[in-house]
Amino acid sequence: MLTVRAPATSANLGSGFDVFGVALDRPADIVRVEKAAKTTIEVTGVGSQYIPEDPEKNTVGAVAEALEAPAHIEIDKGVRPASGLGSSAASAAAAAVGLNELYDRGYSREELVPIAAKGEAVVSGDAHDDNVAPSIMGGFTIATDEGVTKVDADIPLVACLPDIVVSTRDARRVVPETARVEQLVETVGWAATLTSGMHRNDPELVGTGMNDTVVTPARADLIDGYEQVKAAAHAAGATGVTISGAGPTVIAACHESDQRSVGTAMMDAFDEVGVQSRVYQTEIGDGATIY
Ligand SMILES: Nc1ncnc2c1ncn2[C@@H]1O[C@H](COP(=O)(O)OP(=O)(O)O)[C@@H](O)[C@H]1O
Ligand SMILES: N[C@@H](CCOP(=O)(O)O)C(=O)O
Repeated sequence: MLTVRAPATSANLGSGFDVFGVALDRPADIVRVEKAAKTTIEVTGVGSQYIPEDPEKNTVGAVAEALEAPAHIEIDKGVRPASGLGSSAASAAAAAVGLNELYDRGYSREELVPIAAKGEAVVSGDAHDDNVAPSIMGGFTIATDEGVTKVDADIPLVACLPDIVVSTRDARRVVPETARVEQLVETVGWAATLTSGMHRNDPELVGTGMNDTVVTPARADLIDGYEQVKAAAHAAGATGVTISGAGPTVIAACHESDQRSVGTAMMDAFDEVGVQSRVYQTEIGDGATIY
């Protein structure tokens, strides 16, 4: 039996819809894999009652099939499903890394990204790579059809997870089909600023780049209190605030000295609109680790 820890991730970061992602230092899924004649799945941990154990419906089942690596797979969920923290991706990433090792398939971490993304297609309808890439490779990742570019960045982050469920599949339905050319121009500017900030470990530049006028405004209505939480985080010192992945988690970048006050402000703002939440004071972390 082999054990893998794969971290939660925050995708998009505003300007990088379906492209940017970061591995978070915490929370994480722990996945154990053991060779078997056919794939079976057992799920425990946070939100496990909402996660199917049928290999056709669980992200790890699609990964086992793609790697032709049948196994008994035990998933201990640390990342709540439908959180915007790459919950389905964390399990898929762990399974891809674990089964590749168990069956000695010889794929590189980068080659495992599209394989793990097959799991994402099962739950959200699209094989988007932006969560599985950082969960497998760590750091800040830029995932495109040409492959994955990784930057080992060090930026303090605060992720505030409200007690609301937003499924990625539903949140993808509200994404506008078109954007104006001015929006394209501003998005390129913000994405370039954010990438530059990651290279320089600069929370101000990263925060400035966490901006978007296309996808995020269309999704904000799915999160009660989003605008209030964003304003409160900025007032407490956040350098940038946006929806994490498809939501409902709201993610903020900040200086380390402001992490605690930003977290408290976000939780209080959710509380004021009657929504309970929890805060992860975290940072950009490593990718999946085999024990
Ligand atoms: N291994 C898994 N871990 C988490 N969710 C899973 C898994 N396999 C299937 N799912 C399903 O995926 C959905 C959650 O995925 P998604 O909406 O993308 O949330 P998140 O934003 O947290 O990744 C739920 O319907 C859940 O039942
Ligand atoms: N780019 C995707 C990311 C979904 O992330 P998740 O953590 O909510 O699964 C999207 O925005 O739809």
